[in-house]
Amino acid sequence: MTLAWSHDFLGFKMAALMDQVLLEGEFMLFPKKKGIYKLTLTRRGLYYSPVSNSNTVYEEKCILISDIVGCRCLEKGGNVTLQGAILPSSISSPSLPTSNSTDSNPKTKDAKVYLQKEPELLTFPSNYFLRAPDSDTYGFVVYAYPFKKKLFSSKTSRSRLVVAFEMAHSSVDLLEEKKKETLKWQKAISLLARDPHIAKEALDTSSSVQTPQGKLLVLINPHSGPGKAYTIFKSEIVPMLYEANIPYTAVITDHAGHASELMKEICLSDWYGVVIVSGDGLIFETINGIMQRDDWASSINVPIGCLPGGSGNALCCSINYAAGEPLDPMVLHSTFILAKHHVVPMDLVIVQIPNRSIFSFLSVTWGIMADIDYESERYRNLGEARFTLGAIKRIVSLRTYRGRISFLPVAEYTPNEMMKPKKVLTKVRRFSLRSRSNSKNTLDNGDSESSPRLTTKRSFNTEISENGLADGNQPCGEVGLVGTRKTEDGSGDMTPNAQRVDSDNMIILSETQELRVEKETYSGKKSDFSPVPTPLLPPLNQDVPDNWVQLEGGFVLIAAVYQTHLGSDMLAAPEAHLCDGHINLMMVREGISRNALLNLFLSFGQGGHVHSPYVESVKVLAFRLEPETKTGNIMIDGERFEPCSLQAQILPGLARVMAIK
Ligand SMILES: Nc1ncnc2c1ncn2[C@@H]1O[C@H](COP(=O)(O)OP(=O)(O)OP(=O)(O)O)[C@@H](O)[C@H]1O
Repeated sequence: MTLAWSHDFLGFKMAALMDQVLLEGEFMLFPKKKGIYKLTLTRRGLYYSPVSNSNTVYEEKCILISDIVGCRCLEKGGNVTLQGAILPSSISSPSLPTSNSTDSNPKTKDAKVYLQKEPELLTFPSNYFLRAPDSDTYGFVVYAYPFKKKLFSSKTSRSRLVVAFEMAHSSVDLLEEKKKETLKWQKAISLLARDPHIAKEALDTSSSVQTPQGKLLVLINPHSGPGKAYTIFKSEIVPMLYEANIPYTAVITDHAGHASELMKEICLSDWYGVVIVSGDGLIFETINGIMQRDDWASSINVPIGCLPGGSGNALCCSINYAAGEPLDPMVLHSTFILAKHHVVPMDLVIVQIPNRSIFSFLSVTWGIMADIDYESERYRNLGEARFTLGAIKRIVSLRTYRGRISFLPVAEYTPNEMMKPKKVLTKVRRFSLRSRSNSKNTLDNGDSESSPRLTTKRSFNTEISENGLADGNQPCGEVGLVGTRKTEDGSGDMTPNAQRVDSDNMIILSETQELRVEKETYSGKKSDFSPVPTPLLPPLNQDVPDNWVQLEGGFVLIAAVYQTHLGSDMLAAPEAHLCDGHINLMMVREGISRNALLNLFLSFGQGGHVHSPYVESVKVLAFRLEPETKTGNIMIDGERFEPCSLQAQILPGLARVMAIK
C-alpha cells in the first residue's frame, strides 16, 4: 500500500517536473510570418499555438523534446557549406606528424595533423536548414525527427521535421535583447534535447550552445559493405550532425588496419568520441587498436559511436534495438541516437588464442554461422543479402564439426529442452527403430564420428541419446547426446554407458547434475599500463576449473554472442543488453536436418530460434572452445581466424558506446 502510494507520488512528481514551464514567449512561424504564436517550453515538449483575438480555438501543436536532435539560431545566408571528410589522396601518411608541426609531443602532433588537413566541402541548399534573408531576423530553427507511419505498412519510422520561429516584432525591441532572447531559447532547447532532466538553472545563461566535450573523430571505411559509406556520410549523417551542433573531423581510412594504427597513435583525449561509419570490422579494429595502448584503461573510456556503412552492422542494430529505435532506415535512426549524445557502458570479451589476446564486442562463432559469415564475404556488394545467399549455400552442403566446448555458467546449468524426457520421447518414439549404421548414413553430410557427450569436470556423466527425424523431414541421425538408444527390437541399450529407457521410450537421466556455480564476476578494475585482468581464465594449456561444464562431440554451430543482433535480420540473443555482464552461448549439435536448420535460420530474424529444441542457450561468464576439426573458420566479430583452441571471458562494461539506454 505504502509502496503503491510512494510510486504514485513519484509518478506525480515526475509528471509535474516534465510539465514545468521553462520558457514562454511570442514568435512568428518562419518563413510564413503569419500571425503570432505563443510558445511554451517544458521538459516534455515545445508547444505552440496561434494567439487569436477572435474566439477561434486553435489546436496546440507540440514538438516532443525526445524527438528533437538540435536547435540552431536563424542564420543569415544562402547555401550552407559543411565539412565532408579528409580524403585518403590528400594525406600521404596521416599517422605521421607533418614536418612543419612544432609540437614536441608526437601524440598531440598526430591529432593536429588531422585538423590541419582540408576536408572536402559539401554544399546544402539554403531551404534545407532554413536560413534568414537578413541579419536582422532573429529566431531559431528546431530540427526534430518524430515518428510517422510508413506508407503501405503498419510500421513507423522517424522522419525529418524542421520548424523555425522568428521573434515577433513587438515582443522585444532592442536588437541586443532580441539576440539574447533567441539564444536563450536555442540553448534551452538544445540542452533539453540531450538531457530533458537537466537542471533549470543550467538553461539560464545566454551564451550559444557549444558541444562542451569537444569534437568527434569520424572514421569512414570507403570499402565497407556495398562501398557507400562516404556517400551515406555526406548525404545523411553530415546534415544531422550540423542540426545537432556536433563538431567533427572526418577521415576516410586509407587501408585495412588504418583505424587500428590511428587508435594506437593519436591523443585520444583530444576527441570527445570516435565514430565509425563502416561495418563491424572497423569497430573491431578501433577497439583492438585502443586496447593495444599502454594507457588502454583510460583510453577505452573514449565513447565509440557507430553508424551503419557495412553489410552486417551488428553493433548498430544492437544499439538501435536497445534504444527502442527501428532498424529501418538504419542510417537515420543510428544518426538520431548519435545526435542525442548519450554514452552507455558496453561489455567487451577478451578472447585468448595461442600467443594473442583479442578484444571482442560482438561474437565468437564456429561452425555454420562462421562459415556463412566468412564465405559470403565475396558477395559483399549485395549488402546484407550476402548472408542469405551464404546461408542457403551452407545449408545445402551442411557440415558438422567435432570439438569440445567448456564454459562457466552464470547460474546452475541444466541441459536444454532437447534433453528433457518429453522432447526426447517424441523423437525416440518415432525414430528409434533405426540401427546405428542406418542413422549414420542419414547424417546431413556430417563428417563427425559420433555425437556429443556432456560432462562436468567433476562427476556428471549423464549421457542420453536420441535419433530421429527433425520436423518430419529426412532422417537426421543422432541428435544431441549419445550413449543410449533403443535397439531395433526396442529392447535394450546400445552403449555401455547407458541411460535407462522406460517402457514408454522415455529417457531417464541416471544422475542429475549438481553443478554449483560460483558467481565470480570480473571486477572491471582498470589500471593504466597493466595487462587486462582475466581472473576466470586458466592458462590455455591447462585444464579448466572444476566448476566449468564440458560438452564434446559433433556440432553444427557454436556461437558466443553478447549483443542482441548479428545483423538486422538476426536477433541472435534477444535478451542480451549492451552491458549485462555475460555471454550468451548457443550450441546446435550435429544431427539436425537441413530443413530444421533452415527453419532455425528463418526464425533468427525475430529471435524465435531461442525456443527451438535444437538450440541450447546458456548464459556464461567464460568459455573455452577446442576444435578437433581443423578445417573451417572461427569468426570473432566477423574477422576470420584459423580454427584453434581459444578461451574467452566477459569484461563487464569495459567500453563505452554512444547509445541510449
Ligand atoms: N581503405 C580501406 N581499404 C581497404 N580495406 C579497408 C579500408 N578501410 C578499412 N578496411 C577494412 O575493411 C574491412 C571490412 O570493413 P567492415 O567490416 O567495416 O565492413 P563490412 O565487412 O562490409 O561490414 P560488416 O562487418 O558489418 O559486415 C575491415 O576489416 C577494415 O580493416
